[in-house]
Amino acid sequence: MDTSNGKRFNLRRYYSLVSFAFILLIAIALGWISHHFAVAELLSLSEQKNVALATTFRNSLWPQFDQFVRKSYGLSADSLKASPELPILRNHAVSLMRDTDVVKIKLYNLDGVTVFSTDIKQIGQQKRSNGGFQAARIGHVASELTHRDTFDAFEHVIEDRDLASSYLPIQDESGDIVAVFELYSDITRFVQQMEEALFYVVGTVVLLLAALYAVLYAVVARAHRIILRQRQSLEIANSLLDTRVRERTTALVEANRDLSEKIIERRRAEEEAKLLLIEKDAILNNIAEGVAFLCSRTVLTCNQQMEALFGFHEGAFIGKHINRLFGALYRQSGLTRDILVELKQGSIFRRELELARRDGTCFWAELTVRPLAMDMPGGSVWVVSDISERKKAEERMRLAAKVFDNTQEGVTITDRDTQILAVNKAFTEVTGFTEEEVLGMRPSLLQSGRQDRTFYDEMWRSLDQCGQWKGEIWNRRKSGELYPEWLSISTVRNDSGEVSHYVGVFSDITEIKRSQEKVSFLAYHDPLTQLPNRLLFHDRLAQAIQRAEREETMFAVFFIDLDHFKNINDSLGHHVGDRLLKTVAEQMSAQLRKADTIARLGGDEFIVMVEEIDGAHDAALVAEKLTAVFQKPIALEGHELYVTSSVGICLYPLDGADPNTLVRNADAAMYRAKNHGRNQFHFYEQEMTAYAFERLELESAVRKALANEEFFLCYQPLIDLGTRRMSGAEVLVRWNHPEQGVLPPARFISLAEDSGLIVPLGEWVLRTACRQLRAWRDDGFDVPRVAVNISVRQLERKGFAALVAAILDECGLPASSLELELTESVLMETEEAFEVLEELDALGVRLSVDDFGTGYSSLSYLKRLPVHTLKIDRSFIMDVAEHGNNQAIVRAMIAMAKTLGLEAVAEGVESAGQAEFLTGEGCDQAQGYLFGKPVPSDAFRLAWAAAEV
Ligand SMILES: Nc1nc2c(ncn2[C@@H]2O[C@H](COP(=O)(O)O[C@H]3[C@@H](O)[C@H](n4cnc5c(=O)[nH]c(N)nc54)O[C@@H]3COP(=O)(O)O)[C@@H](O)[C@H]2O)c(=O)[nH]1
Repeated sequence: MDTSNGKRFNLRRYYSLVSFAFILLIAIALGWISHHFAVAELLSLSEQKNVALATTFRNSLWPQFDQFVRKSYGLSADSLKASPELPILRNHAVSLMRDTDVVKIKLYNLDGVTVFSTDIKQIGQQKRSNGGFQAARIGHVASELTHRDTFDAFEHVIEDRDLASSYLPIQDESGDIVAVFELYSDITRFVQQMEEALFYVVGTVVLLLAALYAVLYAVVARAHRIILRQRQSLEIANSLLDTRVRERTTALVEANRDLSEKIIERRRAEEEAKLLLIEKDAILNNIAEGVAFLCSRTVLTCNQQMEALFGFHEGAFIGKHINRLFGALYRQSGLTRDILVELKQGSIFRRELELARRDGTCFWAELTVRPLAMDMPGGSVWVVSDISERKKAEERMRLAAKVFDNTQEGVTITDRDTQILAVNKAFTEVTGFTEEEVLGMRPSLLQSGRQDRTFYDEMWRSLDQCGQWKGEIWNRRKSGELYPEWLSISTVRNDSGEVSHYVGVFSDITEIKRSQEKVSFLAYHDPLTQLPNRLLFHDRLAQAIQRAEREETMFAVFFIDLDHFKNINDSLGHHVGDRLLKTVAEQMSAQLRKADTIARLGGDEFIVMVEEIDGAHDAALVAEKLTAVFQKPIALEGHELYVTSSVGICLYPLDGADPNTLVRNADAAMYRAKNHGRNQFHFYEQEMTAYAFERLELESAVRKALANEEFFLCYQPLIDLGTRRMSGAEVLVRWNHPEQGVLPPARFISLAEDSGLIVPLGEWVLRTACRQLRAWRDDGFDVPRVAVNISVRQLERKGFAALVAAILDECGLPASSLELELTESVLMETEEAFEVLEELDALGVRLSVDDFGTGYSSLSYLKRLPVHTLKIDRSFIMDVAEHGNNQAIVRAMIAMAKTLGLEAVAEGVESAGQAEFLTGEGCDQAQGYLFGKPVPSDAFRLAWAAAEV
């Protein structure tokens, strides 16, 4: 018998286990129940018996004990034990107990004191809390069974026998309880009898159950055997059935297979026949070529491709004459004849030719005509292949080959093992190797040795991973010469993705490299002198700082500016200026060590860095060497040029710790050298920076002042020395500084010029002066003209003449009302200014040369300028009255002005003597404190309006 989990069910074992467990349980239960009821019964019987005994003993003993108990109250245990009545009472009690089961008698007074006990030790013991005593005290009878070896709850001792004890109340005549009587009987024998009886009962039951178990076991064992037999028969029957079913199934499958094979065989035969037909059609219709079978020039059959090739629909050729098929073909002269000749000879005709489609378009085809003499006399197979694509590919190949041969880049084709398969002409031109010399070799024959292993490893890694590599590489020509090339290598893979070839395309970049070097040289060098430029100088300066910091050394920076270089440019032309710069650069370089750096910053500015000097003294020696270059005249293009230079020196680390500071401070020192009269060198001092900052602050203040209208104009009269009348007014700007009060132009004009602020300031002066003149004139105060100082910066501005014209127009003034004063140096500085002066002259504006005598203007130069007035500088006028040295100079200046047709104006006339001398010498006009100081417009008007102008 199988269970659901496959294990065989054993009925016998199952029964024996289960029934044994049940019988055991029943036996235990029966034992417990019988024992329980037996004990209860025993207790009840013992109690009844003991109570009866106790009652008898109490009734017999009480009359003797009555007085004894009543007296017991308040007595101690010892007093009680020592009581004289006690032995008598005890004898009486013991005599009563004799031949009975009573083993002890006790008597308690109502306080719970054991007044009497046959066991003398217990007399005097306190039993008030005893349960039996308490029950009897209130009139109940209480009993207890104490088994052997158990604890006596009443007596609180472990008994060595089975005892029954009972407490009985003792009442007096009136029924009041006066004492408690207790009696103990030995029930050991009785208990033994009970237990024996119980043992027999339980034993009998167990035996009966065992017998029952055995009988049932026999029945179950028999049933088990029957089941086993039946199961075996069933299994045999099952196995027989299975074998039969298997045999039948096998026979069926085989029969089926035979049938299927026959069916498949038949179908295959049919399919094959069909397939042969389809295959034939498929082959014919799916090959790229057009195929036609002809007999006696008639198409028996042809594939779709043949018709499609010529642009006909399916079936269009069948049964048609060859003319229909190859109408175009027949147009080829002599072709038909050629085909027939070949066919007659039993040969195959094959030719590539251009055929025409139905719509007239042409395509390239290969025509093959094969006779079928054996199988079909007069028959032939015509095969037409469209080879247009192949022709195009051939054309492309031809072109590629042409490109390959004619391309400017060298091309190397190698196999997968990097053996050279082909190179082009450019390869030979660049490397010097012919194709024959390199075929089968490896490109490594060009290796220069300049690239290391890592370079080539990286190249191969890129080729393997990305399929290409590009980069610059140095190779060696056949001549041994090294050259740089830009190489691009590509991996060529076949259809299976395996590398089949490598193609390297390269160009010789020697020339590009040279140009790059040139460009990079130009980026860091001055093209004129070939000296390092500012960028490179700053770079070297930064490196020098690092070195000096590391080695704790000192170095010097020299800022060199040529004095009046502009004059040479303007007067002798830029080409002379350039040559001078080159010569000076070479001569200065010659004075320096190789380790020193000389750079041109631009214009006529040079900068030199001399490392590892011991201090200012060393630097001064170098500066002397540099300035010594300029001591001798420089001969250029027939001129002997005397050039001087101003040199500013600063020292690292004393005067600056970074390139910008060092250059700036050397520049500041150079300016100091210039301000001190040029042609000298000057060391940097701390105050120069302070001065530079001051100038910066001032510059921003000037900017604000312009916006806040803090500037105002003063006017100083110009006097006609002949008539002593006011002939005009020079306009002089002042700055009403909010904190420092009124500031003279010397404090801010040069700064405004440097910063470019002079342009808006100058325009404001010009416009305000013209407006003032307009206002005066409108007011009846006819000032002949105003003379306005103009800075070179204004003149350089495009459209200055137009601006002047616009302002004059705006104010409605004729141009002759305005005189523009330009310093001699301004006029000398700008060649461009010349054109502007011409424009101003054309406008009709008067021009005067201010501070005449302080510059270097030559007579010839002045003659070219469209000026009208020469203003002799104040420094010459100062001592003319005292017959000083300047008398002759002033006389000559006045004479020169006359010669040039110009008016002469003397500046700074402070005394009548000066005025007299000037008048005597024919000077036209004068200006100075003698006639009037510069004053604001109102004061000027007040002073001169009343005078006869
Ligand atoms: N581009 C501009 N430059 C201007 C402008 N305003 C003035 N300036 C230039 O500032 C120079 C100084 O001018 P200033 O301090 O006003 O001095 C002038 C006179 O006050 C002074 N002067 C005149 N007479 C005497 C004299 O008898 N004694 C004496 N010690 N000084 C005298 O000379 C200055 C005028 O000289 P000049 O211009 O050469 O005629 C000034 O020279 C201008 O260059 C301006 O708006 N734009």
